[in-house]
Parts: sequence; C-alpha cells; structure tokens
Amino acid sequence: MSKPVVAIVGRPNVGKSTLFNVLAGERISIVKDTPGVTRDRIYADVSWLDKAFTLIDTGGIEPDSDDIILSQMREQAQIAIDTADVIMFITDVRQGLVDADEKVANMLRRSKKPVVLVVNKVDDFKKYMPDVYEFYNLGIGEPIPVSAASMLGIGDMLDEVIAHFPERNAEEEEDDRPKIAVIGKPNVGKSSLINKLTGEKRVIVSDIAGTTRDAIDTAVKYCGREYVFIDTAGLRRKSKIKEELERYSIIRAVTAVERADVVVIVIDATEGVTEQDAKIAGIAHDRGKGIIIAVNKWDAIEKNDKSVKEHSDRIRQVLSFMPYAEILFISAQTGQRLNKLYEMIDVVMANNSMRLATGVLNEIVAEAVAMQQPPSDKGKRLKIFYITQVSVKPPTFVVFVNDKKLMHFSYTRYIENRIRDAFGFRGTALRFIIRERKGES
Ligand SMILES: Nc1nc2c(ncn2[C@@H]2O[C@H](COP(=O)(O)OP(=O)(O)OP(=O)(O)O)[C@@H](O)[C@H]2O)c(=O)[nH]1
Ligand SMILES: Nc1nc2c(ncn2[C@@H]2O[C@H](COP(=O)(O)OP(=O)(O)OP(=O)(O)O)[C@@H](O)[C@H]2O)c(=O)[nH]1
Repeated sequence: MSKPVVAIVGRPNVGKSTLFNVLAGERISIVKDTPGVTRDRIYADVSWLDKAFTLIDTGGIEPDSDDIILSQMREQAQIAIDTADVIMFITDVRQGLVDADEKVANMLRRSKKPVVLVVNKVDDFKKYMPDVYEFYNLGIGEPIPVSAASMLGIGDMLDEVIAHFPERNAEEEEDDRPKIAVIGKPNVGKSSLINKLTGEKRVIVSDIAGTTRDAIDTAVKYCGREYVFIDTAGLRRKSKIKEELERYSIIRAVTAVERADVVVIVIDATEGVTEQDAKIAGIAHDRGKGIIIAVNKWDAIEKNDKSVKEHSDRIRQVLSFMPYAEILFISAQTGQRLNKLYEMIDVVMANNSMRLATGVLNEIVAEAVAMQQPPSDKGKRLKIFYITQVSVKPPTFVVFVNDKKLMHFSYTRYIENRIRDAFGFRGTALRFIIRERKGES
C-alpha cells in the first residue's frame, strides 16, 4: 500500500540537484497543477520499471565552511536514516573521496539501512573507472558510476535502488485499521493533538514488521474501534534556521502522508492560514488522501459569532485547490471537539473509498447534461457517452467522450459538483480521467 521512500544524501556540489531533476523528470521544480503551491526541490514521485517510490532530497541550505558542511551532512544523513527505505549516497569522482564522505559513510553503515553508493560525474566510463574503485574504501558497498548530466548509468543505479525495497508485507496490507497522519507547520500543535487523542490509552506500535521507517505509530481505541496515528518522531528536530525547519516539516509530512488513509492538516488559529500551510496541504491533496483541516488553538483566540465563518473563508481562499476538505475548530489543549474529529475521520475515510454503481453514475451525468448543455467548439458539441468508477482512494472516474478537447475543466468541475450534490464525498478529492472513444462522434 505505501510507497517506499528513497532519500538522497551528499556533499554540496556533487550533483544532487542534477540527479534529482533527472529522476523526477519534468514533474519537479515547476509550479504544478495545485494552484498556489510552488513545488520546491524537496520531494518527487518517481517510477522505474513497475516500481513507484517517493524521492526526497534531505539537503538543506548552502554551507560555507568545512565544519558546517560536515554537520549538515550528518543532519541530512540522520533524516535519511529516520525516514527512508533506501538511501542514495552521492559522491563526486572529480573531487574524489573526502573526509566528510568517510564520516557520513560510517554513520550510514551503522544505521544498517540499505545504501546505494553513487559516484557522479563519471562522464567517461573508461577514463574515470580507476578513480571510481577508490570509493570501495568507504566500506558501504559497490560504487555505481553515473553521470547525471549526461544521463549515463542511471538505469543500473535505479535497478540497484529498487532491489533494496522491502517486500510487500502481507500483515501491513491486511491491516484495515484507519491510519491517520497528523501534519502541519512547526509548532501548530501536532504532538499536542496526538498526545491528547491517544491519552493514557497510548500503545506504541513502532515495531510493526515491515515498517523500516522509524515512524512511531500509536494505536488507540475509540468507541470500540482501533485507530492508528502515524507520527514521524525522528524528524521532530529543533533548528534555529527557518528554512530548515520548514524543510523538515515537509519531509515529515511526505513520509507520513504516504502511509495514511486520512490526513489531519493542523493549522494554528492564532496565526491564521499561510502559504506554508498550503504547501503542506498540497502534499495530501496530490496523493488523494482523505483530508480534514483542524484549526487548532481555538481556545487561544478571541471569538465572536463571525469567527468561524471568517476563518473558514480565509482557509477556503488560501487552500482553494481543496474545496472538498472538511474543516473543524479544535483545541488540543482543552480537548474541544476531539470527539467530533474521530467521527469525521470515519466519514472521510468511508468517502475516500466509496464506490458508486455505474448505473446510478450515468443517470446523474445524463441529468446533469440535460440541465446544462455541454460546451461546443466550431459546431462540434461535447458528448459524454459513459462514465464509470475505476478505483477508490481517491474515487477515480473514467469519462468516455467524443472529443477530449471539448471537455473543459469547468465542465468537468460541473459534473464533479453534480456527483458531490448527490453523494457528498466530503473530505476526499475526486479524480476524473477523460478518454476519447474512437469511431463515434
Ligand atoms: N561533469 C559533470 N558535471 C556534473 C554532473 N552532474 C552535475 N554536474 C555539475 O556539478 C555542479 C553541481 O551540481 P548540482 O546538481 O547543483 O549539485 P548539488 O549536489 O545539488 O549541490 P548543492 O545544491 O550545493 O547541494 C553543477 O555545475 C553541475 O552542472 C555530471 O554528471 N558530470
Ligand atoms: N492554547 C493552545 N496552545 C496549544 C494548543 N495545542 C498546542 N499548543 C501549544 O503550541 C506549542 C506547540 O505545540 P506542539 O504540540 O509541540 O507543536 P508541533 O506542531 O508538534 O511542533 P513541532 O514538533 O515543532 O513541529 C506548545 O507550546 C503547545 O503547548 C492548543 O490547542 N491551545
């Protein structure tokens, strides 16, 4: 169910960004389809052969002295050890082996995590191979020569990476308890919320077989049902540097969201919703999870009869790409509305895996089409032949039409809204795949 996480670690200037961009393709470093969310180079979805994984770059900001470089590399390596299934350690054949590489290699070796040792900038295999062998001295396995810039050796490197993925774990897959990730900016109250929700009933289940990440999963019983809260404790780092803290919170969110059914995005009521919240929320949206926005510290602000509406409006505006998300005003400190949160988790999870019968769907679409004529262009009008739901988590529909170009975003949105009017689907994204049916027009 959950995708493996692969983390990139390495000294400045060895070519991490270049490699990252090669692996991520064009899907990275650009403003993606989630409005308002600029994707920076922290994580990307990658697939190789039939394996999909999440790639994260643990690298932080530009260091300017050897001491700082080493301490930052240690920090990166630790994040990788905490979160990744496989670590890619990137070195540079032109610079050769340096002291910092050896120190970090020792750390990685001790962690017992699978490490793939990549030697970059081998633009000419014949010429540089003798230098590549030198990297055996790191004692973390066979060095794999690549050239990120000329895209050489990338396939062999990826073969090696996916060979280390954990076997699909039957126990984990059969586990049908709701899994909930609590994510958000630093200091919004994530830990307080998890602590309050789980209380004394807290049972730590971190040693679930097959979870190689050091996530702390906490199972808690509520009204006879067990819920598992995912926390990535290893990443609760205290840094003074704002960019670094934000980077950790994004990495923490990516790795937790991957395994979750429902994501609780915590926002601080005393600060209001920000672009950083949007960035984090975008991670859950992209992955089609059930979503609840929990406006925390509701106890700490002055309220009047307009407060709920004002906060909701602002959230809807900043997080405009997820109008379907549920919003709840809570206090992790006093416990206000936490019962409601459990109820909402149940509902959102059910909606995220709801299946609609094809007959009913087509009736709704036929009615929708009758009520609002489909768009046309140059005398040709859009025809919707058939709609069917192909998967859940999130609910995904394939719509067969006469001409894809005629199915504008706004008309898809209209169809989506009619389906939502009939079935709700609160708290979950819906996906639409538009297919042309040839031979009919
Ligand atoms: N010759 C050669 N140069 C490369 C290769 N890959 C990257 N470079 C160059 O190495 C330099 C550093 O590359 P980056 O990808 O920015 O390195 P980085 O590790 O992300 O650096 P930081 O962002 O400082 O951590 C750039 O000038 C790249 O063009 C390669 O395969 N061969
Ligand atoms: N008034 C009030 N304060 C809260 C509430 N929830 C958390 N806090 C306070 O907010 C601060 C941050 O809470 P944490 O739970 O550590 O926040 P976090 O999101 O886990 O922080 P990081 O681990 O640093 O990302 C603490 O001082 C909490 O006491 C709340 O509901 N009301």
